[in-house]
Amino acid sequence: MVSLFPLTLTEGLVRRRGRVIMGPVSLTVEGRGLTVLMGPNGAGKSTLLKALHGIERLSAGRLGHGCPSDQSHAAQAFVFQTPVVLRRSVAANLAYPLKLHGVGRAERARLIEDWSARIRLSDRLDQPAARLSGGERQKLATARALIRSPQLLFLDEPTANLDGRSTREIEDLLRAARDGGTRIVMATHDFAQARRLADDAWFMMNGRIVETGPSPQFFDTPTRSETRAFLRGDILE
Ligand SMILES: Nc1ncnc2c1ncn2[C@@H]1O[C@H](COP(=O)(O)OP(=O)(O)OP(=O)(O)O)[C@@H](O)[C@H]1O
Repeated sequence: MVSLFPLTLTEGLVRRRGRVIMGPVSLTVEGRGLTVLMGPNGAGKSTLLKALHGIERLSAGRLGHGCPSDQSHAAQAFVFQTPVVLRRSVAANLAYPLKLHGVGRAERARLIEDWSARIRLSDRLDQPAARLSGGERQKLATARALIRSPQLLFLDEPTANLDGRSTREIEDLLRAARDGGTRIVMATHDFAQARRLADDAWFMMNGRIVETGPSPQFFDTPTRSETRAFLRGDILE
């Protein structure tokens, strides 16, 4: 499969209702690793993730990939903060992206067995996904996004409101995916999680990227006063 990297956002800007809610932002995503996107509420993190994924209309600027856009779309996935589960069984949820991309029946069955075991839902495959708990749904949504081994995965607050065990399970899935070669960009408000997972971090405020850096330097010795204040827990106006 061709590579969708580098993914480049050039002077990307999103304006809604006459207000700039993101940008201008220019950045390049390539290679491997897990990037954590941090910043106060309303900073524009979700908007940036969606812009990078190509589902947020840019008011100005340009999004580019290393391959044609139909292929770049098929090579990436997005897990929303409130996971979307289909009103079907757990198995059908896992099968959905595989069917969509023409994966054959035998391979589908193998992948569903493997991934349902990894998220500890093997014995619930025939149950309606809508009946799962919040943590189980989030795990299902994450597995459904990863089941095709995407080149790039975006996640928006993947463990908000989950308990310690579910959080750990999702973090394990993400680490394994990252180690397997999936490039990950995720927004989180959880500082401890950011430190546990990040290879590098981006800090965003008022729609702009203020600082980027590798972990752990980003967390231990950020260069910008706004980043330091945010990581200290100060309220940023
Ligand atoms: N469709 C829209 N129309 C108008 N304003 C919008 C729209 N979508 C988002 N916004 C505003 O843009 C700003 C950035 O929103 P966004 O959801 O990207 O921030 P965020 O950093 O992800 O926030 P949070 O941490 O609270 O999830 C917010 O002030 C939000 O109210």
